Amino acid sequence: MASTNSYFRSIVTSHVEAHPKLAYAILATLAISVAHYAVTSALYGKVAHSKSLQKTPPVVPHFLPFIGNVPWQFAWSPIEFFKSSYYAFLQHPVRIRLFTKELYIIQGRENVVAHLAQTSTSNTMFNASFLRQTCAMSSYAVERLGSETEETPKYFERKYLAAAPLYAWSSSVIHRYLAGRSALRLSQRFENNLRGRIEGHQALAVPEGVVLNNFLDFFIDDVTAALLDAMCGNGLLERNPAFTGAFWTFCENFPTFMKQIPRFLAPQAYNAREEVLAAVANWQTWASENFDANTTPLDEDGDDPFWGSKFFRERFSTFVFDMGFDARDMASMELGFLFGASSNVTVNTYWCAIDVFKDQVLLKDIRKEVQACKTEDKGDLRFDISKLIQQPLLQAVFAESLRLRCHNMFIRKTTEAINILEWVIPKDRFVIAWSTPGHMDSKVWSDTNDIHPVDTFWPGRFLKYTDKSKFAQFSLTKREGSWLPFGSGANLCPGRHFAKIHCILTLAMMVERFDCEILAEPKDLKIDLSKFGMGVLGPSGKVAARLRRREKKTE
Ligand code: HEM
Repeated sequence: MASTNSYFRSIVTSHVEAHPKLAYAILATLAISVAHYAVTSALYGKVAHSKSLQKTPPVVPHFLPFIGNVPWQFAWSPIEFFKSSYYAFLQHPVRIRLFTKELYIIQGRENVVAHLAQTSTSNTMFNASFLRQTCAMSSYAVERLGSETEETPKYFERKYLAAAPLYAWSSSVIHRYLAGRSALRLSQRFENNLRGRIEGHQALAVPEGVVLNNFLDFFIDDVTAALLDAMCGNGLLERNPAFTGAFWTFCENFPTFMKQIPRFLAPQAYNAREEVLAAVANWQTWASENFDANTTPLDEDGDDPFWGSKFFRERFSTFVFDMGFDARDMASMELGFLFGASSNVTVNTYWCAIDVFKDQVLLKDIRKEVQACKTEDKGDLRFDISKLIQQPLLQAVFAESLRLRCHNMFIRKTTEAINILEWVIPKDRFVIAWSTPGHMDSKVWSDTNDIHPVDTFWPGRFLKYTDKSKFAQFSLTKREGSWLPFGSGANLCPGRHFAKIHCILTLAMMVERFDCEILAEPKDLKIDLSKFGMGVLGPSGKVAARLRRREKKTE
């Protein structure tokens, strides 16, 4: 050891002698870094331990004054970062400096819930970059949407959220579409379409079934198609038969667009986007040319066959005819909506099907729950949906898959100084919260023996046995702020109820009709981290599966 030390000492001494300026510069940088770290640590400790009820989140200590906190581990292993980093697991907000930027990171479940409940923080910045970068909306249209001087239709009273008038109006129209009777009709259309697609599936036609090289294809070609038809009527897919494939390429490339990867590095992604934008514009132009308010028959809810629903018809009419938006920009806006309505929900349903079919015990229990909800002819694929979506194990599978694979980043800008419990955040600051620390908190989700570690799929986390019933009940009690796949508070996802129906209904139909062999080892079922922070993470590769008609055994 002594000889190693003297060896290094001799190397350092020889370098100092050979390059004295460089050596002193390095030593000075080291000294400054250590001093800077000591000062930022002292300041951090002072604020973090202060008993004040009005304090600003402390800056996380860092070595380099102009560079700030560079979370290296986050870049290659974000989930591990959140599970193991000391600062990521703190239960109070902190500030991080990254070059010239300062970000407020909200941590601790109560703080996160209080933050997401804020109505004076704005997510316009995210909406604008999503529409411009991902959906290729023109800058002019994006600016109009974000402008404070635009006028909304007369009947609309501005929502309480800190959003520009047109965003607020658009959001309220979406909420109306996804609630009450309109949502019920959407679910019924989806159910009918999916039933038709499953009953007509080629896997049922031959005894040996079919092998799908990529199980996800079933969810893209059939489940997503059933959903798109339910929302847009048959016009979109009938007029553009290759739509679903290109649409999925577009959805999977969400990070490509948000990170502004240049076109020459991702030509397929940009081509797919052009294709789907043209298809949406084509469908909408055709629908507006063929719909006639005087002669087109409407159903009892005001929906028509060209537009699929009143929702798309009225949005087009207001934005394009009344406000003068370009039809191409409208296609961008609706492509954004279709993405939000399909991407997360489809991937989560895919994972749930894998989890259920590869575990024979779970499959048997799920089939029992599904069987108990059959209506009419027992051979038919019809269910009592309200009973189905209340089944404990089905709900637990849905919730557990989202806990494990849905990683959201909630980014907002303060429009005035706000208080998050005892923490004060000034005006015009960027504030970020993540779902991941809550989703991966073993104190909340694991038992004392850690038999089911938080990074494994185990629906039992959501099941509770009570004195009142001998059967397990689904429960989210005491998990507020630790289960945030749909966000919380002011901007809570308006599609969450439909998402649950989508997943549980698809699972029910699949387990009733199919036997499915997942042709992959557990180690091959990896998630793709490139979309981390942007919703439900997809698979990192293709997973093959054999799908065939269910063989009913006497159980
Ligand atoms: C598993 C499926 C889903 C997940 C994980 C999910 C997640 C989310 C999240 C995290 C947000 C933003 C919340 C915030 O910023 O605080 C959101 C917003 C939104 N979601 Fe979902 N969502 C899902 C399914 C759906 C479905 C099925 C639809 C439509 C049918 C939908 C439509 C929307 C819309 C329109 C917004 C924006 C609302 C607004 O700006 O007012 N989502 N979703």
